[in-house]
Amino acid sequence: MITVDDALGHLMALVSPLDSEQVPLIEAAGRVLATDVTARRDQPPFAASAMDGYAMRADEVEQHSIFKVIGESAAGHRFEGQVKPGQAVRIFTGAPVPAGADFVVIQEDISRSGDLITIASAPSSNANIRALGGDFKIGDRVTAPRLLNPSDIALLASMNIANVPVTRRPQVALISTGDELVMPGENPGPDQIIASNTFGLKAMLDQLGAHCRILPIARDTEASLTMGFDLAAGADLIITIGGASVGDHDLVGKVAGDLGLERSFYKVAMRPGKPLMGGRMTGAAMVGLPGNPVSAMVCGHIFIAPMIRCMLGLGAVPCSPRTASLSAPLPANGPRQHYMRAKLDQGKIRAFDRQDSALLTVLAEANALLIRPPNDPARTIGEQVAYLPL
Ligand SMILES: Nc1nc2c(c(=O)[nH]1)N[C@H]1C(S)=C(S)[C@@H](COP(=O)(O)OP(=O)(O)OC[C@H]3O[C@@H](n4cnc5c(N)ncnc54)[C@H](O)[C@@H]3O)O[C@H]1N2
Ligand code: MOO
Repeated sequence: MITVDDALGHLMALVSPLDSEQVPLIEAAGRVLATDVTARRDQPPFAASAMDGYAMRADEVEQHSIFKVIGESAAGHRFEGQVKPGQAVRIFTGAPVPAGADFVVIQEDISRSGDLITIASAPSSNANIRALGGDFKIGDRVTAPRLLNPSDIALLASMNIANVPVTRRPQVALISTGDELVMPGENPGPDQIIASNTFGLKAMLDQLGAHCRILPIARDTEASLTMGFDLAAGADLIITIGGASVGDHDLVGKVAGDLGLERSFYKVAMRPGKPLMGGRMTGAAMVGLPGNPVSAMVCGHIFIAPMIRCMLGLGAVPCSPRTASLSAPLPANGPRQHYMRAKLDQGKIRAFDRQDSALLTVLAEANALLIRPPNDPARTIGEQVAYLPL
């Protein structure tokens, strides 16, 4: 058995950043920017009023001064003339500030009678003008790599970037194995269960930016598994679920080997997740996950998520643990690194009593994986422990 760190090292060696593609801006949220993009315009493209009011010369702004209103500047419709001494232009938020003016007095501070206005209240010192290019200028960069969030999308739109270079989505093929499995919604026989972690993994990896295909469940025969691997052709990453252990029906290692798997490792000193395997297969990375639902999901967090981030160009970085103090004691750990399902509440953490790797109810209750190093001694309330948020 190898350590978690060594297994992660082997798995990261199987993947590298993928090539890029152009997508319409409207589809770019949640994708990873592949190359820097530069603004195609200044924003704002003119000095713009930040308020509704009257534009005038700053050196004339004084309480009780009177001005003649000579026109109007609205958003989308500038005033073409020049503001001269003693003159003002009615202006609205977002409108271009007319030539000659460099101050906007808000309308609440003005009294108006026909074409004449008086500054009735002492105006603030704020000129209420947004400078040309005050947000960004032509050529300003949004740098890659970057997971594009809604704010980034708004910024790219404002820069007039209609098509965005993003890293291609990693194509993942998910093969569930086992005679006992049926799909959600089907009628399970008395000895059957629902393929659950297949869907949990798809949700996890799609959320990270991958595109997962759920292939038909492979039965516990070499022919059925072989067909599963055939259907996975074209994937960047092939993931099998189950059939990884030592039982008579655990065929993944054998069939993958017959089909040319160059195995990097098998079995990791971790709990859950011990019978994990990884390697390279017909140009794709291959990971064989244990079938126990929590084992598969925990391995998804610890190993597959960093592989996806690496393929997306976000760097080959493992999940980074945080620390919290224990709100309940822990017994001594065994020889495998234990990822305990745990609850983090107001900075304090406690592991659930039941840690069987079949318990999806406990996993769904958990918001953290409390990490116990191999042979960690018993811990008492208040001690600092490492965890990964879920
Ligand atoms: N003699 C030993 N037995 C086992 C060992 C061992 O070292 N020696 N390791 C145990 C550990 S640890 C794990 S983890 C499991 C892993 O076994 P497999 O990867 O071969 O998984 P299966 O036997 O196919 O299934 C285990 C369990 O999970 C259910 N399963 C499988 N696929 C799915 C799915 N897609 N969705 C939901 N549930 C699934 C399956 O029905 C079984 O109940 O081996 C131990 N045994
Ligand atoms: O390692 Mo198994 O994944 O403990 O249940």
